[in-house]
Amino acid sequence: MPVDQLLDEATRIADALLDVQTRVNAQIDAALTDLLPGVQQRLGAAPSGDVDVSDLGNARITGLSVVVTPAAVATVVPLSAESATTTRDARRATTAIVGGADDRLAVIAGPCSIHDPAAALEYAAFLADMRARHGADLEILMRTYTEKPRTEVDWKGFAYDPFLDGSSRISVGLVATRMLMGRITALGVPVAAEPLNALTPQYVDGLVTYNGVGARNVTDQTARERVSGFSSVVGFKNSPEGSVDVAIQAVLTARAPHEFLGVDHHGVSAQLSTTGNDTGHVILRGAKDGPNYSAAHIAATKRALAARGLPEVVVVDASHGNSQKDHRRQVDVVRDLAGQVAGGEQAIRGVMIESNLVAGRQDLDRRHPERLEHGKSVTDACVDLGTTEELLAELAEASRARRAA
Ligand SMILES: O=C[C@H](O)[C@H](O)COP(=O)(O)O
Ligand SMILES: C=C(OP(=O)(O)O)C(=O)O
Repeated sequence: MPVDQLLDEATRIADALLDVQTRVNAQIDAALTDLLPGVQQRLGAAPSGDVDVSDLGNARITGLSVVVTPAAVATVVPLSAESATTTRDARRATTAIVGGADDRLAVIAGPCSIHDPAAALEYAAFLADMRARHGADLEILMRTYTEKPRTEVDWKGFAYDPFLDGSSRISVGLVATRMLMGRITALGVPVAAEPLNALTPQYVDGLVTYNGVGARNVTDQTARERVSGFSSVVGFKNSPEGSVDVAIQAVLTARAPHEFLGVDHHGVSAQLSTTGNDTGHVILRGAKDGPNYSAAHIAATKRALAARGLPEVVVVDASHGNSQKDHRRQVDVVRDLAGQVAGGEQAIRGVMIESNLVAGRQDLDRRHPERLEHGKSVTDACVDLGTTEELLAELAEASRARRAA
């Protein structure tokens, strides 16, 4: 596989920024070496270095290397006017859909994971057409997931291992992710992502319209705190075991303001203070033991939300537990949801579909990433473009029917 042009450019940018950051870090070290002994003396603290503690720290760390900072990446890969307009408009529209002021349906469609920028851009061009066709009824966003939460040890996504070969050039992955999201939004297609790591969201500032906190992270206090300050719309999946309660608890937690520890855009430790995010809602993704998209499940979720004083709003993921990871079953799920929407169900505000250029999935052999089939998922199986086109048409029709009713 020839190295993708975008990855080539991302590598050049990352290398140049790493050089700058190495020099900045040396200056910080020098300043601290200069200033701290005086402080130590004033405070009467024992001089460091007297006791050998080298065996007590970093016992299992085999590498600690500099990475590019969000501020540096944003300077070299700035947001274009087109991208800013796409994100601004789509955040406004998706917020209005979740809040009930816009009667269209949000659809978050796209690959389970991004692994090939060229294929991702091909997919984005398809969605740009679909947005033009269905704009009156649907607000379509592209799943641009570059971080993957894994059940066990596996490839963790494009942001962490962009060359798919275990070289794990995280700085390149972060730059490439920002460049890719920039190109997708420049086509007029808004981006949806999963904010898996505490630091990654800052690298894509201004580019993400919708963040879905995944099933494996929904109980994580630090994830809930972070999204309480996100500028994007945020959803929380039910747990892999099927608990919707933990997603409701996450919505309540993220709606509140928080004080917590994070980093600023230079990567320096900072205390963050947030307003709380009132776009928070539950995403029903089914469970290992079965789906939770039926009318009965939606009704139960509405009751549970109302009992906690929350608006009756859900997004439904047609994949994962709801399809039992069989991509063909996404068709049945979407058809059922379209029926519920057409029948007047107001709580369903969005649908998530895992879709790619080619149907199904393939295993990634990191010794031979060049053997991958173009446009086919390397994580969960996806439906293809033709099926996606049909499903979007059915959802658009359902959205029209609900409006007419
Ligand atoms: O969405 C993708 C997967 O379901 C999720 O990342 C878990 O993947 P795994 O069980 O294949 O590790
Ligand atoms: C990992 C995902 O889903 P879930 O958290 O529902 O397993 C996903 O949507 O990519």
